[in-house]
Amino acid sequence: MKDSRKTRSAGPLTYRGDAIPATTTDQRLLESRGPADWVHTDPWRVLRIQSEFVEGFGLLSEVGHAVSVFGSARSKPGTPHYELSQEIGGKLATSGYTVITGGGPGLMEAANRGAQEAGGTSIGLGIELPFEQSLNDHIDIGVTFRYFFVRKTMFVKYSQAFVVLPGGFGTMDELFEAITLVQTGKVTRFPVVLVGSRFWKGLRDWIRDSLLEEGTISPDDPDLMHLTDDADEVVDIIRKSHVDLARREFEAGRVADEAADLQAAERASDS
Ligand SMILES: CC(C)=CCNc1ncnc2c1ncn2[C@@H]1O[C@H](COP(=O)(O)O)[C@@H](O)[C@H]1O
Repeated sequence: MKDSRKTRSAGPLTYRGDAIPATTTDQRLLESRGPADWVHTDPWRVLRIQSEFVEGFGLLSEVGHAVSVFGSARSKPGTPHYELSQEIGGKLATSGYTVITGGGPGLMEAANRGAQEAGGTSIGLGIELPFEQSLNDHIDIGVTFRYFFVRKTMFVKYSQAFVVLPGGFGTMDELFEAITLVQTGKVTRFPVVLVGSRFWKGLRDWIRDSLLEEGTISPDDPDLMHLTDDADEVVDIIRKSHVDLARREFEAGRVADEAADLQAAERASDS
């Protein structure tokens, strides 16, 4: 027999008769104001972290081939490293790569500027810092993260390569994060290119003379990093590795997208 009591649907739920709540879900959401200390608890932070991933993946997943460029936040326009970073940004852009940086000043700004001036796509993944700072003026698409580790995932997930110019602790952090991921096989697809042989010489020597000598890294590990002073060579190294990767994927039978990828990479390499 048909139930003649009053009925209320609330999403997938159905209430009848005395079970119908006094208020609707919307009413309770919009009208309730309780203690607010839960916004400073870890479960709430987890949701915020999740939303940063959603925002980042949503923004970057359709970007196409991209290269992340890292380097000092403190280098000034007109200095040799600034100009080199700008040139690299420009050459990457004309080779079809989107340029991603940390969105800040210095060598990040230089790479974004080079990419933008060359008509490419320039992306800045900024980070909330304790002092006032906005994204640099040469960014087409920008997002500012609260959490360093979420932002780092974006650099790795959406880049074809890492280019690392001279910098301080932030740059070293990014370099060693990338190298560790490559060394441990967590990422297999990208080269790490150090730019500035005078700057990096001490670190390269120390890696060979101390780490290798002490046996804390494997004999092949120093070769995980390429070293150059030349913007064209940066692009060449990245293209070659891109072609190699596409070929490996193709040979492994992952055909559909990779076939197009291989053709695109080979075209870029020939141009
Ligand atoms: C003037 C000043 C210190 C601004 C700091 N503003 C920043 N904005 C965005 N990313 C940053 C900033 N500082 C450090 N980073 C991150 O760390 C690297 C540079 O740090 P550093 O200057 O090498 O150690 C960059 O590649 C970037 O991803």
